[in-house]
Amino acid sequence: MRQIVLVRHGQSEWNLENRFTGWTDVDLSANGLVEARRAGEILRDNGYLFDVAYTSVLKRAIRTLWIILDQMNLMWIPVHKSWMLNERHYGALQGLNKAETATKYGEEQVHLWRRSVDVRPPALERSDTRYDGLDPKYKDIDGQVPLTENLEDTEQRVLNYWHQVIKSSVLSNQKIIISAHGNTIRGLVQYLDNIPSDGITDLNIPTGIPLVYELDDECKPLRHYYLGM
Ligand SMILES: O=C(O)[C@@H](CO)OP(=O)(O)O
Repeated sequence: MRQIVLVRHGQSEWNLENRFTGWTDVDLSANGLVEARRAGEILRDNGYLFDVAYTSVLKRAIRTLWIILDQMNLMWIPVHKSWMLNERHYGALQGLNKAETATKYGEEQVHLWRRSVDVRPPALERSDTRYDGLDPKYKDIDGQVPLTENLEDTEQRVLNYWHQVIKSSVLSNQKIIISAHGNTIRGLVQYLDNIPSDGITDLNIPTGIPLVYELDDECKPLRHYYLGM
């Protein structure tokens, strides 16, 4: 049986402040640090081991992974970081408070921006100080730095990374942990579980709780469960 563990990063400073985050590189909150440590302890105490780790280039996911691997005494394993596992890009909403945005534009519009599959938030201008194109993290993907994304866009790049990189590790029987983000994990879960678009709207991934997928020889899920929920 093949197995992968998905973890959404621990609570971030902007989760705590209820702000649209996307590609903004905020760190974990004090509570997020505790959540990450607890995730590592649960994995360690349940006898999990990993051969390789995958994460985004955003520090909330990277730090969560570091803390988990530290708890498990696995800091030595290879860690691959890719922008393709970054959170969904929230365009011009990044940095805004979610409740204030709902007061301004209405609950329904904000729900569409947050949870619909195909609606993109207003795009960032390239001249905006929040534009990521000049960040050295993204120097190799110049033309692909998004200005906004819907869930489908996010899912597309996550699945490209899954098919190009992660799947071959799964098929070679490596034990894998992926430390990522709410919407990238939603996209991967939608694909793995073959969930229709209208079924993904209400799926929320909790912070810092390991989600285990057991897969068959074709990487189709046999079952999944949270650890320590
Ligand atoms: O702000 C974000 O980047 C994400 C995750 O925190 O929020 P949401 O749950 O609204 O997609």
